Amino acid sequence: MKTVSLFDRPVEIRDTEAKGRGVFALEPLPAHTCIEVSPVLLFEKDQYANHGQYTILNEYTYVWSNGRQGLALGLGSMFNHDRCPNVYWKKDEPNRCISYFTLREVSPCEELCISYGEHLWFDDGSTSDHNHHDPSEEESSFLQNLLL
Ligand SMILES: C[S@@+](CC[C@H](N)C(=O)[O-])C[C@H]1O[C@@H](n2cnc3c(N)ncnc32)[C@H](O)[C@@H]1O
Repeated sequence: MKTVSLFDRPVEIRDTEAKGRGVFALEPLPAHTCIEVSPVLLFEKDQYANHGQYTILNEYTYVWSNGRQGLALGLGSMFNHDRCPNVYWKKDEPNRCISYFTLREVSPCEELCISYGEHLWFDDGSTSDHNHHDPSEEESSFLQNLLL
């Protein structure tokens, strides 16, 4: 009988030089491929304010509703930041999960990165990466529609 690993997917986690671990493509991924659906562990507002924010969790959590913070389990916490991301994410609050999709076609060995936004708490080590590019018109309009 064939067994299918939970991690049997076209990406893997690798160490990087400047950013710790990251997620890398193992094969070409077309635009808008769903790479991951991460279940989210929620921290209540007070719990996070009193404890979580003073721990390593503060480098990993996503803002959730009602002042809560969510930790993406699985691959979701392994995506590094890039100012020109090739991955976008969508929260599904009712189902307590976050889905991650490629923004454009991704080549094998390319690192899969999301954007953490403007306010970074680390020196951005992504500037020398090869996957920097200006977003195409298609990517820009796709992102624009997501934000509407
Ligand atoms: C959500 S974690 C990403 C996974 C992390 N690299 C690991 O090994 O656990 C966020 C942390 O990764 C590192 N990181 C992410 N993007 C980076 C970047 N562009 N430059 C440098 N460090 C980065 C920072 O230490 C940040 O606090």
